[in-house]
Amino acid sequence: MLTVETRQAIHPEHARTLDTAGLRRHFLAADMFRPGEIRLIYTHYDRFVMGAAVPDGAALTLDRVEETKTPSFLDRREMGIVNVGAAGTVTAGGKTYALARGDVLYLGAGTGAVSFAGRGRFYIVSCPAHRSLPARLVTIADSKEVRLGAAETSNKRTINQFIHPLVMESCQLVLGYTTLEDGSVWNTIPSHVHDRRMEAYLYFGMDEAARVLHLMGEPQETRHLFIANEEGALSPPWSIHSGAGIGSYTFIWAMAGDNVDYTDMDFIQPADLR
Ligand SMILES: O=C(O)C(=O)C[C@H](O)C(=O)CO
Ligand SMILES: [Zn+2]
Repeated sequence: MLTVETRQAIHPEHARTLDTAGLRRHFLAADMFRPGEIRLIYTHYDRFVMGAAVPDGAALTLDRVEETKTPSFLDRREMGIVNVGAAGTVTAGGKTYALARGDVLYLGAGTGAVSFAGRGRFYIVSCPAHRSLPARLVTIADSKEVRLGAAETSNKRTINQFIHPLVMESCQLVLGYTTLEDGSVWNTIPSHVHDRRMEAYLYFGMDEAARVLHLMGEPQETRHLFIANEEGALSPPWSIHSGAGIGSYTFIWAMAGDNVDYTDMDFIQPADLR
């Protein structure tokens, strides 16, 4: 079963007027992981799609998606898949890839139908692509590791870059995940924006009762979302995206836009946030 929800791009002046329910309706990505289903959110931020496939021991196939009006979803798109569950497989372009928890699969434009099987919980992101690039399975050993933050500022964390120019080529997709050290709670502090690229976060590896207090909004007009395990946040180009966890967590960040330069960020120091 395939479900697709469309999210319109929201102007920052509109976002300022939203109450909690309105913010959650436009920016929270919830209820993507349902057993036996593929559930996607088609956004008008760089036509970025986020979602999940949970085959639950059977098989699920992603092929035609009405929203793109192309014979197959990946005809003019690239895709990143991260397994946040137990072992599973993805079959695409005539090959079957075994994905352990934390593995990332890149699929290029023109791949055709994509099938998910096993006990994996597959997080999916996709954006338009201007040319076809080869598929690649990227494990954590292949990723580029960056260590940031410090225990004194409660933001000591490891960033693993997977779909990133230093690891492999993509058209506009950039993807990786960030893991907080025990006792550190803050991600993406100092905060930043990047008007050239949108971003989406998926928080996972959390206790069911835990929450991340995710900060969003213009730097001088911030808002928050309380986010549960396997839920995410859409971050428009004008928005910060930072969070503090009540409990440990990892989050997948993925971006699409004008460049693939991870370091292209406009930082905002804590004293300048409102
Ligand atoms: O902890 C961090 O800092 C991040 O993971 C930042 C994200 O990767 C990001 O926002 C990239 O633009
Ligand atoms: Zn960012």
